[in-house]
Amino acid sequence: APFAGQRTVVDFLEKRDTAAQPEFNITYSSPVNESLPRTLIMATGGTIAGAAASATDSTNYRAGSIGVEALVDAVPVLLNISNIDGMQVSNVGSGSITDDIVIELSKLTNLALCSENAPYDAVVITHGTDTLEETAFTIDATLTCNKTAVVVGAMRPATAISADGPYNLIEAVQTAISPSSQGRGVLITLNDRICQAYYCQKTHANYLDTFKAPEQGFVGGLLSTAPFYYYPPSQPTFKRVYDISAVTAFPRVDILYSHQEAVFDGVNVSVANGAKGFIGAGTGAGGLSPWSSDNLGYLVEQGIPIVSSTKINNGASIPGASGTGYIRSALLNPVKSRRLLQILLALDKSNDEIREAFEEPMRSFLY
Ligand SMILES: NC(=O)C[C@H](N)C(=O)O
Repeated sequence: APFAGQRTVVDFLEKRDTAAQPEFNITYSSPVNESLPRTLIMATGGTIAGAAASATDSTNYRAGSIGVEALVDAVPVLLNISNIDGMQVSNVGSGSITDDIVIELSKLTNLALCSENAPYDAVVITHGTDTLEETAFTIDATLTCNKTAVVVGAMRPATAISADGPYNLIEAVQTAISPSSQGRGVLITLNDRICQAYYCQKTHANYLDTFKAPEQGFVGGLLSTAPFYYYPPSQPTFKRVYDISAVTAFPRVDILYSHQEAVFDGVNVSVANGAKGFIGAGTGAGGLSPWSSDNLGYLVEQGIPIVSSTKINNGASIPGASGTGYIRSALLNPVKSRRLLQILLALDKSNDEIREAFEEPMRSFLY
């Protein structure tokens, strides 16, 4: 039964045979307990692995200071609920997460969960919160089976009084291994709430209750670390899944933040430096300023896809509403639109296919 006593740190030293899984660079392995599920924790850094000089400091700290072993060591009770393998994929603040890291996380998650003889039942990724929704969205859009990956972070560094990381980590593992989580896509758990990666976003720069899907809501919650769901499993209506197992890099896509008199002549530098598409963080329902059309119109004519989303981060840039040639993002906010456009470009989709991928799921409801 969960929490029926804790193993000691000495147990941690008894390593599992990981030679059978060369793709996974496991640096931490709990003793094998055949009766428990197998969870792979991939640590990338962030505040959950952050350290400050003082126990009350939650603003001035170094993200990505402690390793995956220390993260698990902080919650030895984890070993009562799952076998745990730990892998350090990176140890950085999430503003420094690269396309390469995200692609690696997607591939490893698929290998861990969806391959033949998949070695794991569940995946948990620890991540800085600032760009967590970008990584979670990308894995959600590329995970090819129904098993569960959870992305988790923290708002207080590991050194803080009432650090939220250890509790968030138990809740993430509990959520990832729960059969009731399957078939819901990639999940984000923080602060006792469960949210689907497709809709979930960071909504506050500082406070603990930051991850929300303000319009679509939470799909579940956690009580005493046990996950429960409000509804049976379902997937976001507009979500599609892409196989990126053959993709080795994402093309550059930049985001343009619109406002009064926004001109965007910097796009020329972006294109010269290799940008293959743009996302508009538009005003309201996806509007890009009229002053922008000189600079963006000719890019559209050259076949460079421009997807208009909304800087409001909620609501739709509505398919079919545009006479400008811009593709509409439907419900995807700018950073998620950026990841989807990168995936589609990496898969060599045509502009018609890109428009269809963004617009058609919602258009089919509207017209
Ligand atoms: N709460 C956090 O994790 C914020 C941190 N700056 C990061 O994203 O890495």
